[in-house]
Amino acid sequence: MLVQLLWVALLALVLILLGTAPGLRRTYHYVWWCLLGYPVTVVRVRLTWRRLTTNLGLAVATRPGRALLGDMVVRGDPLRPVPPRLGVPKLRRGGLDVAVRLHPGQVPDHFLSAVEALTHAWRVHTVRLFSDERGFVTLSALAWDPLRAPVVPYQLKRRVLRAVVGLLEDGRVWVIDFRKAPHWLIVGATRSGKSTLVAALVKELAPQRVALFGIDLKGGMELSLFEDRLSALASTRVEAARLLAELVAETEARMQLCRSAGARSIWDLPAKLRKMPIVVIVDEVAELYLMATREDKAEVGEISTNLLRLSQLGAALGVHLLIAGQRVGSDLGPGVTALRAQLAGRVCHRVSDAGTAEMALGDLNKDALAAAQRITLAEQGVAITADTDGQWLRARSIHVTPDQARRTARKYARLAPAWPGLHVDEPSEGVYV
Ligand SMILES: Nc1ncnc2c1ncn2[C@@H]1O[C@H](COP(=O)(O)OP(=O)(O)OP(=O)(O)O)[C@@H](O)[C@H]1O
Repeated sequence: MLVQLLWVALLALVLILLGTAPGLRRTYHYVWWCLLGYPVTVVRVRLTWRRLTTNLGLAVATRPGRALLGDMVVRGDPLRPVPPRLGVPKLRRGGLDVAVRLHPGQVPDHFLSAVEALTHAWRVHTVRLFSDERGFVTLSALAWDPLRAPVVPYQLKRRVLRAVVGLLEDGRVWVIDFRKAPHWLIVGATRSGKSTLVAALVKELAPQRVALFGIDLKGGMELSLFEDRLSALASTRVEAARLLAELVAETEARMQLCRSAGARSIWDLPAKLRKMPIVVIVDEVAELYLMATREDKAEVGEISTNLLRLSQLGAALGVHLLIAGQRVGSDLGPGVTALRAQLAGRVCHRVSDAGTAEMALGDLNKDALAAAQRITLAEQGVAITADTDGQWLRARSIHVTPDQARRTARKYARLAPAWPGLHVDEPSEGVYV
């Protein structure tokens, strides 16, 4: 009787799951994946493995292709080739990872051409191949496109100057980490998603013990949203020139301090001398380089030199640049090209001119450049992100509305240090690690 009841309960559970599956999949896709998608895909992976690997030529015969029949040598294909050994598929956020042991003579490249077939057979969005251990490959499947509507998992551990701004196409979080790449270039045509990305970044940096500065020559229209959290906002070229000169002076003072304390960076300074990291956000950088009159030329020259100095000296001294623009071509002058070389982190949204994409990615990776040029009008917020180690990926920022950004900036306004004088005593609140 008890066994029958258990069977009925199990059947009811399965029916409920199947009944609610379409709704779950639409609204709570991570829950759907854990409860239904993952187990069903595991069964599919197991059931199709032998046939797939045989059809794709990845299963190999353990018996020789020749045998002796009486006094004759007979050649042929052995009947049951052995598929490469499949490990236990491990659940991951929105996908699964499974390790495969290679047969002797096989290399990861043999599996590369099979990835497309695996994607179809397992009915997943993508399958990627990694090989971290000799003799093994890992097949990593993603159930759906993580860039469709990025939801960033809750982060327990936060680090200063590190901002989770979206998701990467392989399902990992997209991090803009100024400690890893000290300066960033973000380009994109109008309505491509630049401001949304900057808003996502400021939302993450706002609770941290970081001084934020803004330079926005479009009358401060974009960055004034975060004005409560900014230590200073320059909205004209004269203000920008003054602010940059002051920041260069601050950087030089830090350099002096590090030298006298025998430290190689502000992070090596003793806590009582520690200086607060600075992030300078420049929106629409082309405006800084435009020249109409002779006087402009001197001002542009000074701005260009100071930006370059900050980019060259700032990394170890906790002064970081985030340069954003619609059009950032070499036609803006040699200062821009020299500055670009110092901006290790790159983000390229959809762009309307080839020169800007070339400026953002051309010197890093030609495939990344081609991928950026394929981003369509409908893919707002999608970008190619790359750094100088040549790695690049498609990514999409979290959709942070101007209102959300304004509210966050207001909430953490008390963390905006007065300028000048960014010395930090003991941090009392905010992330400062
Ligand atoms: N990550 C995203 N997810 C969903 N929608 C997005 C995303 N990023 C941007 N969008 C949409 O695209 C619109 C334009 O984005 P945004 O204002 O960031 O573009 P922009 O490149 O800064 O444009 P402009 O240079 O004209 O200011 C936003 O209003 C939003 O609706």
